[in-house]
Amino acid sequence: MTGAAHPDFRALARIGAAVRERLSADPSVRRFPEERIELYAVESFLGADECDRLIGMIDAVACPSSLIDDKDWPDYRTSCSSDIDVWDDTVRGIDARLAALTGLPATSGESAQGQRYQCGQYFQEHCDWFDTSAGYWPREKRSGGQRSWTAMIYLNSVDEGGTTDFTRIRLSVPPLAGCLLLWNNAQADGTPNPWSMHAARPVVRGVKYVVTKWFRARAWR
Ligand SMILES: O=C(O)CCC(=O)C(=O)O
Ligand SMILES: [Fe+2]
Repeated sequence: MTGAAHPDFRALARIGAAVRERLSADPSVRRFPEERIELYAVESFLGADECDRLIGMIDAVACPSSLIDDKDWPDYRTSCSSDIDVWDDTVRGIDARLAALTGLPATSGESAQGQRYQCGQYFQEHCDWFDTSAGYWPREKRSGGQRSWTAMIYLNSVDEGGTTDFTRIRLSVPPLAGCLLLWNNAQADGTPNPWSMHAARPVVRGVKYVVTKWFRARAWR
């Protein structure tokens, strides 16, 4: 294995080990019983007031989601998304709590992104790590490199549909208000984890709101 094939793999292996150790010592964190991906949940990570506030912020700024490569995939992600105000007190509080929970430096986190899925909206199967052979990679390489962990918080519970499905391991997670999902996009050796493939299934009844934050191997800028 070479660094050229898997940029940032040494850093990602180191980050993975540090976060794993920290999460395994934290009684508020539950690991899903699955060897192929490190996937964790923290219930009640956000309180109802914080969720309501974030939902209001997303409604105020939501616009159709962009994909990094959206020209070729017009129907890949039909939700509405937005970078939410990074200076907002609630958002800063979440950033600080995520850093304290995971030990990941706040500087490695991309700006939190809010997403709203209305009835019928979805995000098809994908992995959050970057394809380092894609045209966008040189830009992402400069701006913090490969993604390490994903933190995603459900802001509401959905009447029907809207599950986050890890398709290759056949694990389906229903939205639960205030619950944080955390997963490592890399394997223990720091290479991308193909088992991290996931999709947001269509909302059947209700509306779904989430906040997602992706962390990088290096400082994000
Ligand atoms: O909304 C979800 O359940 C998944 C969202 C997601 O995969 C992403 O934003 O990368
Ligand atoms: Fe994703």
